[in-house]
Amino acid sequence: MSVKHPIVAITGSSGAGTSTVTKSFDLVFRRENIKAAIVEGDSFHRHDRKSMKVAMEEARLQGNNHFSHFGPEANLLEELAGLFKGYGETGMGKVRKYLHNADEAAPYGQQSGEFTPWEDIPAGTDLMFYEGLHGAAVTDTVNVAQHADLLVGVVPTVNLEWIQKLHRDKNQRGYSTEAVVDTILRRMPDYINYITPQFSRTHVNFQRVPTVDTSNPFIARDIPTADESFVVIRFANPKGIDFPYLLSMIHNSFMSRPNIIVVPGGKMELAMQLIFTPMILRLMENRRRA
Ligand SMILES: Nc1ncnc2c1ncn2[C@@H]1O[C@H](COP(=O)(O)OP(=O)(O)OP(=O)(O)O)[C@@H](O)[C@H]1O
Ligand SMILES: O=C(CO)[C@H](O)[C@H](O)COP(=O)(O)O
Repeated sequence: MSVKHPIVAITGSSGAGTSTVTKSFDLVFRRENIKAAIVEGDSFHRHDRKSMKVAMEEARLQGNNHFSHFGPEANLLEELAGLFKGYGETGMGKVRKYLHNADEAAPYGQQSGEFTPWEDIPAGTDLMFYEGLHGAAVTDTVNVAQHADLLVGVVPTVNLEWIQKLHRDKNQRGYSTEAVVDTILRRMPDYINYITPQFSRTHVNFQRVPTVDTSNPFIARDIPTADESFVVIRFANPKGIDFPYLLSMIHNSFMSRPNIIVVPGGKMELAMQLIFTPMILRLMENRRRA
């Protein structure tokens, strides 16, 4: 936690929609003239794609078929916690990118599946913005979550998450359905042990719930659209949240619990703007006063 150099972390599984949610924050940052240091969670994988294959094979030979990108062994969680801590103290740190496909790799003259070199965060950023798998991670030895000032979980119902992952991995990353299903199966223990517990540490969770049949996600032809879904928004601490204002501004929204507002899927973007703009402005106001 840092008043002078605050950290916002968006956490979700692969395909949950964290990149999509990031666009909402971009809008807030642009409108409010806030300079954010962006951290892509996948850049804290321990291995590039080639060496991950080798590490998975080594694990398999030792009887572990569940070595995965969701677990602590395959990620630099200590370094991630170190970046959060260091940025909170100094506003500095080093970041890189994981290049998922040829389009992302081309501008760097690199291959898909490689990391770009580590680079300094530019001087003079107002906050750090993390988007990825482990923003609220806590293990026996590492605590990333403790350093974040605002933690947001993005968690569709699991069938929808798998549909989103299947579509994104097939259409943007060139994988087959079978390869994606294998990955989902391999990651399951790490998903339960390291991904889902994070959503009890987040300040706000966004859970997209479809209103169409997603009972067999592996044959779904399309991702349910925004209008074919609701979004359940849960606040860990509802004190200070102006629910009457949100209910009046977001048409057809309703409260399902004292700390939960449900909005039509098409209003998710509006809901994010209304909820996060005052929160980000408060972080900036505290920073100015520090
Ligand atoms: N609210 C939404 N409505 C409709 N489609 C969505 C929504 N959120 C995400 N999607 C779709 O789901 C897919 C996965 O979303 P996205 O790329 O944002 O996931 P991600 O969590 O960033 O994944 P990763 O961390 O693995 O990169 C994309 O095709 C995206 O268009
Ligand atoms: O999105 C992911 C995790 O968030 C990817 O699964 C991970 O980054 C590995 O990518 P690839 O299998 O394309 O090398």
